[in-house]
Amino acid sequence: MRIGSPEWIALLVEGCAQHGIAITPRQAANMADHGRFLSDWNRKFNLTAITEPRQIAVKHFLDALLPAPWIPCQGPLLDIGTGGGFPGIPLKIMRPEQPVTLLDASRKKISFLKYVIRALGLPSADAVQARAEALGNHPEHRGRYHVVVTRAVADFATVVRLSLPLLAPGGWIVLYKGPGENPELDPDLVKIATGSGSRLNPVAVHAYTLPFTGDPRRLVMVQVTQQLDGN
Ligand SMILES: C[S@@+](CC[C@H](N)C(=O)[O-])C[C@H]1O[C@@H](n2cnc3c(N)ncnc32)[C@H](O)[C@@H]1O
Repeated sequence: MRIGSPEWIALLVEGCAQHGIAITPRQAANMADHGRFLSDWNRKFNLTAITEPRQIAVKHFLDALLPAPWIPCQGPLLDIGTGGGFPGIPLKIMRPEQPVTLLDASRKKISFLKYVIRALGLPSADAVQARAEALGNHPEHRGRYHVVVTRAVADFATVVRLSLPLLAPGGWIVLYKGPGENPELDPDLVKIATGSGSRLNPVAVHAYTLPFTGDPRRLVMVQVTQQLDGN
């Protein structure tokens, strides 16, 4: 199977349809382009460990897309540690109206993502090379985002700590997580990590299953209820 072939597109469309999500032919073509660019660039730069076309469709694109109905679509969204653009690029393709910023510490990944944004003509999308720790002190980014998403970057408490300075009051922290027990989700640990339990609404967890593989996944969501000191 080739990325962008009719079979590959059918995986995306059917996988999404199983979860009640409709993708237009244009959106599917954009995802095929992103997938092809990822595969091409991966030959020179190490952008992702997932290289097989079917795995790219299921473990990158469908995994990014299926939880989308739970993720707020209003206000600026920041993808911390986006790597090859997951979940940020597929979310952006589905949500042309929502401003999306892709953040990664790696220069080569951000060069790749700038290329993808330009080639796909994605409106109100940006790729920024920085560490999240540094971005939290930047006046352009501090307190700006309504949603922070992140997948496979750090443990829950670390993501909360990195996200708080970047979020506006009422904003959301959204983590894509794999299966298994999760002691990191202990509210006491979050309290210790952030220095304040009162800023955060209780953790909500949505479970979903990847089509075709049956792999279990969870989306962990926390809402920030109180403005950060000094914002
Ligand atoms: C395992 S990859 C995950 C990439 C992508 N989110 C995915 O799920 O395919 C982790 C990425 O996070 C980036 N990263 C790790 N810590 C970071 C930080 N503090 N600030 C910005 N990027 C970070 C790394 O450069 C790497 O590209």
